[in-house]
Amino acid sequence: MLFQVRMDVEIPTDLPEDVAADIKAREKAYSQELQRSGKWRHIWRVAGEYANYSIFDVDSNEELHGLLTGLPLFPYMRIAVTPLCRHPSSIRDDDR
Ligand SMILES: O=C(O)CC1=CCC(=O)O1
Repeated sequence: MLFQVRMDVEIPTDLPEDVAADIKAREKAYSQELQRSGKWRHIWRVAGEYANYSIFDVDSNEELHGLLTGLPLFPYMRIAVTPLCRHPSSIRDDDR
């Protein structure tokens, strides 16, 4: 199951810099591990914003929920999820 996910990051300005740096480092490692696993297919920066558009390929809504709530930055994000399905004109075999 494919989902487009938009993540808007809002780290409070009073969060100590070293704490924020640690969360961002853990976020990067978590994200890259999921990208290597194929669960997190794409991640794109939204130009000019502290936000990204991502594509997840998971087995269920519950799995997506678990992955998103496990993000180290989850407490500091607004997340919007859009379910996707194959477009009849797609020429890509892995769009499912
Ligand atoms: O910087 C972001 O958009 C938040 C984020 C998600 C995964 C990651 O490494 O950073």
